[in-house]
Amino acid sequence: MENLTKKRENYISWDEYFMGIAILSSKRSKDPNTQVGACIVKDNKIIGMGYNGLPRGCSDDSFPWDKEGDFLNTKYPFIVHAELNAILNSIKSDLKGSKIYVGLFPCNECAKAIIQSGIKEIFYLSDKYRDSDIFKASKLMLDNANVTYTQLPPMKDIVLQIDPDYI
Ligand SMILES: O=c1ccn([C@H]2C[C@H](O)[C@@H](COP(=O)(O)O)O2)c(=O)[nH]1
Ligand SMILES: [Zn+2]
Repeated sequence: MENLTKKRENYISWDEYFMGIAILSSKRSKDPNTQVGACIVKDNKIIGMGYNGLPRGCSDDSFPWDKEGDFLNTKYPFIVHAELNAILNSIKSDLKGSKIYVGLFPCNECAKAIIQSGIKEIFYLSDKYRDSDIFKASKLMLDNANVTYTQLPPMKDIVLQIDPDYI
């Protein structure tokens, strides 16, 4: 028994794995200010992923990316949020009892979609808009619908580096 090779010990946890995938998905976002990725999981299997971006078929170069100005000259009316994209892209129609990993705490519209789709647990990293009414409304609905939300610790030490020897 003593001479047997032992398993690796510094492997990442399930939470780190799924949040890592959510963050990797966010790297596809064209939003210059906030990139959000989401990953839906059931029985430790990924069943949906998404990031914030324009609806399919809308050109990334034909719509504004501004934060301020006339509403129609900003990105806000046009972007599909990461969580909604993950729900809409899901390979399963039944998301009941699933979990969602998302880089940013969900807004009120995403909270509605999460509740309606049957997702029961949210894991998030950033809560940078916690003082805004939109995100307060989100928490009110999630609490009332018994959807739990847990902030995961920052994962600064997960770096995706491909070892040249790997190839
Ligand atoms: O629940 C959410 C909330 C926001 N997003 C996206 C929408 C926008 O692309 C950015 C936020 O942009 P700011 O410049 O930080 O206002 O995040 C999302 O995907 N999900
Ligand atoms: Zn949202």
